[in-house]
Amino acid sequence: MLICSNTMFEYAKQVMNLGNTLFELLSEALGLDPSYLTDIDCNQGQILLCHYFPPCPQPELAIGTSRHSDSTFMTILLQDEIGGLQILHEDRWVDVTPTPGAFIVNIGDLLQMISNDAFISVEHRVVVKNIAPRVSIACFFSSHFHPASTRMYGPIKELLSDDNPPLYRETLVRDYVKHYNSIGLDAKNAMSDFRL
Ligand SMILES: O=C(O)CCC(=O)C(=O)O
Ligand SMILES: [Fe+2]
Repeated sequence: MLICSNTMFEYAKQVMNLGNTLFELLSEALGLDPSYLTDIDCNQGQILLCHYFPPCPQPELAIGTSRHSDSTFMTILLQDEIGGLQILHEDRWVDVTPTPGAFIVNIGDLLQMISNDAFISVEHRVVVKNIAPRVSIACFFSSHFHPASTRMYGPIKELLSDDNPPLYRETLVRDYVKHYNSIGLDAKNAMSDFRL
């Protein structure tokens, strides 16, 4: 148990390092200072969620994780070789084929909102398999477990112009996540209720 928890802490640390680098690159991609997204605390919350999907004798009758986009700023996901993750692309479900040693990085809803749709939060789901159990580890970057976080998030002012007006109203992370959780997975997209 202790060995496992040490491994998890080390994993969390390494994924945080990777997340910080990605936030720098994403800031630059938006034309902002490299430290912009970490300066506004997009990395100030890390949740590791380990998923276990048992093999399913009738996969066509079940779903592993229903259709959703993540409520986070960003998610770094590690899936094993069994596969099952799919993303919605042009109204079709596309398999994300496992690549050994590779992470999957999802833009989350909060990053879509603050980037004013420059980045899009991908919808995804997990289908079950009958061959073997599947394990995945999701690392969510979101500060909703920081009850003291009073920062309001809305489209980044530096990105806005007459041609690019704000598409979302400002929100606290915890208010967005509360709304997201209240409507549940497989429902309409929670972001639409924050659109101006
Ligand atoms: O298990 C996976 O591959 C994805 C899980 C997921 O979408 C999530 O935890 O938000
Ligand atoms: Fe997800």
